[in-house]
Amino acid sequence: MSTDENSNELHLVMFPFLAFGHISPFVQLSNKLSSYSGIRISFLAASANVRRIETMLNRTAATQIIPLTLPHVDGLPEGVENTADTSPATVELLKVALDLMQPQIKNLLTHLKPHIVIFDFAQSWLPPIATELGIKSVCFSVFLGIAIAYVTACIGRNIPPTIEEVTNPPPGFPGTIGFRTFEASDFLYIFTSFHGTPSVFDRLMKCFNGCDAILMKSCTEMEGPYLDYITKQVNKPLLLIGPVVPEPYSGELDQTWTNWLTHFPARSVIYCSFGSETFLTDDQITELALGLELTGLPFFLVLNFPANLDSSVELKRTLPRGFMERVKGKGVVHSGWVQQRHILAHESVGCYVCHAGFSSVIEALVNDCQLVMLPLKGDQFMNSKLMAMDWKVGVEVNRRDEDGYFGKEDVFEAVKSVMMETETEVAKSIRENHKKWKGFLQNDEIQKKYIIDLVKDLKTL
Ligand SMILES: O=c1ccn([C@@H]2O[C@H](COP(=O)(O)OP(=O)(O)O[C@H]3O[C@H](CO)[C@@H](O)[C@H](O)[C@H]3O)[C@@H](O)[C@H]2O)c(=O)[nH]1
Repeated sequence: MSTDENSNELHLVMFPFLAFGHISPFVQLSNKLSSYSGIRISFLAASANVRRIETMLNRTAATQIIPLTLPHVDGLPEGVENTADTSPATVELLKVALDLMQPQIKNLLTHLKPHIVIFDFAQSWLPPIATELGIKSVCFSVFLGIAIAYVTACIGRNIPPTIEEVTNPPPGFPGTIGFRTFEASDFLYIFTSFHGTPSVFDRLMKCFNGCDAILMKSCTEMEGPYLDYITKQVNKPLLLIGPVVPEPYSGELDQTWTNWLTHFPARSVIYCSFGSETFLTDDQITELALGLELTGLPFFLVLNFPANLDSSVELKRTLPRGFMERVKGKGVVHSGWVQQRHILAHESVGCYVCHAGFSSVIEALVNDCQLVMLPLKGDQFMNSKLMAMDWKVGVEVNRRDEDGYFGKEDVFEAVKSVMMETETEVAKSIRENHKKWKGFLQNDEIQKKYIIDLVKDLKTL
């Protein structure tokens, strides 16, 4: 591909799926790329998501957000345009709406005439449109390579794997990481079709087959063997952005939380949260809350609920009886958005109990808090394995194989192993490994080199 002869400018269209867990990495990618001169970014966003994206995207003269109109779909409430605003009953309808956007996107691309469109897993219909218009297409994975590697291990199958097949690592898969029964049954979601639309697996395969290159938010240092495995499975160039670390939030942590956290000694508070779109069951909330109480440590627990539920009612309903009175002065429970990066950076915070969302684990590693993982769905299981078993930078809460049940003691034991038994060999090596990865993730030179190479790769696609 050649860029404009006169300007030598590279015009990229960004087109993420309708979820902030996807939009955020696309914004990070845009911000990294737009810091280089000669890159023009047109960021496509459903109208309802534009305002929030405006607060995240670095605006330059060469960056624009283009609002999209989400087509009407029966059952999907007006104005609901991302997964966080849907309910579990309607979330899959977003893919129906997305599929109906094909004429709108074709029209836009025809007018924008970008060199490359960088798109997400759900838009499997995009590569043929791009090819027809003479535009290159790059499928960007917001997931770690280890998670994509496990998906590509299913290439060539005519029927979905059984739970037994998923629990054993496929032949040639790096390491010995396999799924437990409850994780395998969650993994089978990717083979399920909803409302007659293609499954996640079918979409991803079409994206990979049709695109000109696959772009991973990863690098060889982080997970070389898994990236090599993907390259063997899919016959496409694999581009890498390197270790993308979310930029620090601007501004200060809200005074209420600063005042509360400052009450406690350095590195003593457990911050516990599950990202933007992961919800716990009633039993999980009970055991988690009791487990945190059992540690005796101060804690800041964030619990969110699907958008169709009233969170204050849900908190009252799900927290154990008498819990808030017992933990008064030592524990807080909050529902809603918090300034996570500020909280993780606060000196009183010593432990992060989380769902192992990709950005969240990276944010934990660039700070000094210990990582305790309680993955609940999708790629979180693989992220957690990479952190606990490959990088050995944290621990996972022990679970029952068949259904993933964990009790309060399991939460307590996991926290104890990194927060109280700090002199064991395991705890010491976790701290050492954490330090090593923190250094790597904060190394600007490595990051810059990956971005420079990526720009070169995009220009020669
Ligand atoms: O109250 C909150 C909640 C989240 N965040 C930020 O939002 C991002 C969350 O990212 P991540 O941890 O990756 O979680 P989710 O958005 O919850 O994750 C979805 O998307 C990820 C890929 O991007 C996947 O790894 C997860 O499985 C999937 O649930 C992070 O930057 C957080 O700092 C906040 O600042 N405040």
